[in-house]
Amino acid sequence: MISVDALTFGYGPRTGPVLNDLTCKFSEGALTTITGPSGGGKSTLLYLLGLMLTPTAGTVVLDGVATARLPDGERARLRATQIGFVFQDAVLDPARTVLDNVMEGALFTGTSRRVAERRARDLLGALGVEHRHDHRPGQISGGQAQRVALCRALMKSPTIILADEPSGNLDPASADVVWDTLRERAQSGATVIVATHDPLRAPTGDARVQL
Ligand SMILES: Nc1ncnc2c1ncn2[C@@H]1O[C@H](COP(=O)(O)OP(=O)(O)OP(=O)(O)O)[C@@H](O)[C@H]1O
Repeated sequence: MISVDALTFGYGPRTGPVLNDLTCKFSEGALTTITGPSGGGKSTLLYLLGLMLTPTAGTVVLDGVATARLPDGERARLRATQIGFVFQDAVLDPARTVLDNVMEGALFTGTSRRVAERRARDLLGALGVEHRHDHRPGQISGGQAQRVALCRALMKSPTIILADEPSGNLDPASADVVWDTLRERAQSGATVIVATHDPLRAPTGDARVQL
């Protein structure tokens, strides 16, 4: 469970707060969408939930732990072990192949190459991009890069999945695969939070936070 209590955040003194006194909850085993206008703070809220930003006021509470006062090292540990983040523009390492991009985190934390590669190929296959495994990010489409970024985030079986417009560049069939994958993770117990503009995706009975 993640809860947000009286959360306020601004990027600096010259601009007003992007989020102002926001209180909401994100349940385990559920997919919650964050909707709202462009510039309304959806990505900013995901960065706060992902412990990449610190609130100006209020708190993000992860499983009962108020995160703002945790030491940086502990916040980094939580990010590395529990949180899978899918950025809006994928953010893949341009020098590495698709397969290496997906495997990198697992290798870094000591998983054997054989195990990491099998898992990465399974994920790439499930998301329909396995045939691009030996290409560099510059050689694949934006929609393929989004799916590779989702595979990378899912490699560590995170308990919290934060996805920023994960189907923004995708055709309807590929978007369905991405949303089905995220829903399956929620059904398996993860806390899945997705920022989306897509009105067809948001009102499906999922929990929803409207900014
Ligand atoms: N690094 C930054 N420095 C200053 N202002 C920023 C920064 N990042 C975002 N903003 C501003 O914060 C506000 C919220 O941006 P954010 O990206 O969170 O909105 P969003 O709802 O995700 O938008 P979109 O739907 O267009 O992706 C916007 O006004 C944006 O210009």
